[in-house]
Amino acid sequence: MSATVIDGKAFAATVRAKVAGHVARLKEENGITPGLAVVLVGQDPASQVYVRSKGKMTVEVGMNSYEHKLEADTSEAELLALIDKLNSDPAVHGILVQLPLPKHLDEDLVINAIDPAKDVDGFHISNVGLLGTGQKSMVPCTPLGCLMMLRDHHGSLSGMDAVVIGRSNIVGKPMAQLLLGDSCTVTIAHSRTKDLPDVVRRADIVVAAVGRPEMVPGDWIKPGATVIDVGINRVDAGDGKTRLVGDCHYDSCAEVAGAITPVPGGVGPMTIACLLANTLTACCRANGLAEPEGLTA
Ligand SMILES: Nc1nc2c(c(=O)[nH]1)N[C@@H](CN(C=O)c1ccc(C(=O)N[C@@H](CCC(=O)O)C(=O)O)cc1)CN2
Repeated sequence: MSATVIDGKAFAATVRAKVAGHVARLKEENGITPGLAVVLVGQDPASQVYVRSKGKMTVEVGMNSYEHKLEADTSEAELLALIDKLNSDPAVHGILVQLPLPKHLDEDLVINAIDPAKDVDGFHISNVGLLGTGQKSMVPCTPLGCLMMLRDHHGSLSGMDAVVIGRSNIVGKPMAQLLLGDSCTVTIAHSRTKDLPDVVRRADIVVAAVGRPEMVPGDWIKPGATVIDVGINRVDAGDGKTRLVGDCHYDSCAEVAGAITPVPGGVGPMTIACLLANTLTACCRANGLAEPEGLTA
């Protein structure tokens, strides 16, 4: 195995430590404590774990955490009323609605009801438009985490060929925008892309975000390329247990790549670290204060 392992768990810890330092200064110098409200609808087990983790880490960096757990049969009107309340609460600088929502709720409608300035997920249509036009926005946490790791590993990304596999609104599209913003030549590949292996083989940077276990084998990877694996797929481990794998076949990709993120312990932990970074950024903007350096795109 030759690739350098990009340790997302360790990197996320450094991001959270930076956030905690800024939060301490905000409290000390300005008497302000950033606040993050997380809304969970229903009892999806994975979502419950993520929300618990978000609340714990929010408190650990010194912010106020407000958790709203609603029943699975909560109506759209009830959820929108809560968002309205959080939008006008000055103690709340960031609002996140955990996804996926139960089927009877319209995700787009709910997300677009969040005040864009408090949309720490960066999913609101205004933030999508701002990012797409290169303006200051809230940036989706997972792609922001990927960008931070890539910048840390490479310094400048300018002129590099990047292939993003997956075109979701949450990861694929914003990731492509961010790479373009850092002057990469970007291809977005997806299920209908012709000659996908050849397209991927051209890339200096491969970001895999398709949600298909181990879809990308090592012989698709250009020697020395950087592989960022966004996939988190639970598969049968054969002994009645399960294990997590990414969208890339780790062992074969690590043989040829120059650097690779593992699953678990790669992109995943950066998602929550960047959520905290975004909450800090939203708080600074709301109070007309300078934004923390190195924690935004
Ligand atoms: N409103 C949002 N909903 C969801 C988002 C999001 O960014 N905003 N992303 C995912 C879930 N997610 C955070 O919400 C998330 C997923 C994974 C991890 C993580 O650290 N994963 C670990 C492995 C965890 C495990 O053992 O299962 C890892 O990769 O090392 C953090 C956050 C969907 N919903």
